[in-house]
Amino acid sequence: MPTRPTLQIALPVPLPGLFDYMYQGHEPPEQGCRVQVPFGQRTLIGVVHGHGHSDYPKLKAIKSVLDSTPVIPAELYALCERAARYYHYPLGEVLNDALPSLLRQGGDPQASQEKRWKLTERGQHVHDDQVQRAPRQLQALQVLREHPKGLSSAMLGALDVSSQILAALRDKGWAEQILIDTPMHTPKEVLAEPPLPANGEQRTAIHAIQDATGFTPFLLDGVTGSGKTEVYLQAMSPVLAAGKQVLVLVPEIGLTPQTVQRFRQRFSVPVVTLHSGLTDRERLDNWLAAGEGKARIVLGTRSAIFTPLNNPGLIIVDEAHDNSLKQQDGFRYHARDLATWRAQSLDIPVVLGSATPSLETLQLARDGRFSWLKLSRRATEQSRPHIEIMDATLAPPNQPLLPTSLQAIKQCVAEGNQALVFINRRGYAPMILCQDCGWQAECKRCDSFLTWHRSENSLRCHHCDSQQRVPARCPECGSGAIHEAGSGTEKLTELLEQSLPVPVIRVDRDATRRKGELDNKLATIRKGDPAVLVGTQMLAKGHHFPKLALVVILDMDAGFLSADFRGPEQAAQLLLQVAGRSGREGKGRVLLQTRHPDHHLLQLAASGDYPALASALLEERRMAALPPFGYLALFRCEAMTLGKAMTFLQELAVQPVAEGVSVLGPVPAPMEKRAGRYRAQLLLQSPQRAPLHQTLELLLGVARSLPQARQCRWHVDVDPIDML
Ligand SMILES: Nc1ncnc2c1ncn2[C@@H]1O[C@H](COP(=O)(O)OP(=O)(O)OP(=O)(O)O)[C@@H](O)[C@H]1O
Ligand SMILES: [Zn+2]
Repeated sequence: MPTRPTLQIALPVPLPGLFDYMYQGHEPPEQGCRVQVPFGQRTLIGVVHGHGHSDYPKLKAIKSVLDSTPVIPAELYALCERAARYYHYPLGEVLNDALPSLLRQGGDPQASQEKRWKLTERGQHVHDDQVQRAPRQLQALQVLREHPKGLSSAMLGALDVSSQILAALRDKGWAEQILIDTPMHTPKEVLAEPPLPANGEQRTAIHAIQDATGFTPFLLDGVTGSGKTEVYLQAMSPVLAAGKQVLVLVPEIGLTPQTVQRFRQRFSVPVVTLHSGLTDRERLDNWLAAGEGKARIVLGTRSAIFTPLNNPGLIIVDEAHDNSLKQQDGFRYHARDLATWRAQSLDIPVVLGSATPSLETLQLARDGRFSWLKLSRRATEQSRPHIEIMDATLAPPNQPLLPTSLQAIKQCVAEGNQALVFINRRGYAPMILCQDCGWQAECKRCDSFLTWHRSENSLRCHHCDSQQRVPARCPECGSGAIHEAGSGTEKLTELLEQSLPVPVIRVDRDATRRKGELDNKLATIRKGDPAVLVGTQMLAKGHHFPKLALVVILDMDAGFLSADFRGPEQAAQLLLQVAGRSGREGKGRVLLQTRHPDHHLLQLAASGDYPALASALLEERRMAALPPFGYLALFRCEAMTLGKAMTFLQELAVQPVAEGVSVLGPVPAPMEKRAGRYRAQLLLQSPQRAPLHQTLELLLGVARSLPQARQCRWHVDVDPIDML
């Protein structure tokens, strides 16, 4: 059998490895080009990985080649390969995730072009008296004459020129539609407004970043309100002036119009955004603009790390501690880590900015592997308000707010300011129970209680989204004495509306579901009229509300007491982020209501001394060989019975492992049942990365071949950030 030329294709299927197909054309397509191939009964779109030869007689042939040049350029391809290896996820799926969905579906890598109406050569010579009897055509001709470069249908519509009239002009050969390349020119002067005069610490940070050559990772460790954004902006300036691009990653909630505005306002270069709110078409256009180098600032959430860049000069990750940078399903990558890898292979600087850096990043800075830039003071005149601890056990029964808190809110708004009440729980009340028999409304599909959403008159599970009606009587004993316990954003809003003369603005997922609703609310808040804001963590991060003078924080205890080793770190980060909203342009206060006022870590966090808290937590992590002093990977498995999930993981737990790797479990997951399935997990822990990854490779091979695998869903999470 003679050997024939083949292509190795990475396909979006949950199987490791590449797939060989026959290829008979002249020039084989390059790595990173898309092809269509038969796969079982289906036709799939895959990405070319490489070329080869095979004498295997049954190879199928490539159906078609979709690209003449790679849609995934070499540098981005290498990033995907590294990520696939590290996260033990199929390369074909990683590449598929990296592509905008229109390209995944086989669309052309062509930016959309604007269509404009214009007069033809003939149309330019038409005299008004030729159309005397058609006044609407005359008017259209006049409008088009005034705009020799052409007008879009939308603009013509606004000028009262209908599409029928335009069609009539076209039929006479007087007007035509032409395609225009979306203009994205690079101006000579990149600055559109002067920078703020930087303070000493800012200047040091800006110069350090500007002076860096080659791969240099920075931690920009700056307290809330210290002007990190100003540092990014000024550090970007020379990069843009040198004709290069800057990639900026922000958490989902950080990508508000104001953030985008700050970048657009400062620079005159084209800025594009990449996030889930875009249409597929917009996403593709922006992706392509970045790849062609037309877009000079690319501002996006997590997945924007997979944007092709033509001439990158700097990568910035804002709020780098934020959990939304880690994808929590499918391909579970951490965009912060990928940003560092990418900067390394591009040999450019990368800046991770945070007021509360993750312990992983902090340790890299302590070890000198990241340059540590510190901003210790607020950029405005104000000092950070300190956090006053209040004993919540003193609250009257069924009252979420202490009388002193309510008093402080009243005083705050009476002085013409705004107050924020932070509670990380949406809905009216987190529990419904029978006072006679103690029955509680639980989700039938999850190990969790149902939250009462009073505005919708329903009980909802926040884990599986299932809904039930509120029962009039206790389903157990028939008693009518059904009451709620605890409070959520809805109840607090109602309570505050009853006791205050100013508007109460609720910001949570439910109250901002409609498009534009969040932006509207944020705009209202920024206007600064006296108001009380009630919000979840949607209000905690990044926002700059000039008139916010008081923050009251309810119910942060769970995080500090959590059994998850990341619990206290995450609780402290959230606490300091929320507290950081207060008093940004005037005097500010922060009240923390807690049922554990003596808790050591909580006190440390409240003192505002994040470095001290981090040191304490890092010491605990070191003792337990937990990240950053050890590495973790978690196998999660879910099945129709707990037994099946446990058996599957048990098969893995008995396999031989590389030296130094400990296998813990399997154990039922902290939330054992979720959405009707039972869940178990197996933890691998190792002081070194290499043996952990060797072991993972081996266990994955075993897992894929186990017959039990068909009865469960399982995956591996490398560097998991939550243990639920
Ligand atoms: N050098 C400066 N002089 C005057 N004002 C400044 C300066 N730098 C920043 N500011 C202002 O300080 C405020 C806070 O800055 P910024 O939002 O960048 O802080 P941040 O560190 O990103 O805060 P957070 O971590 O809370 O998001 C902004 O209104 C900004 O315009
Ligand atoms: Zn549920």
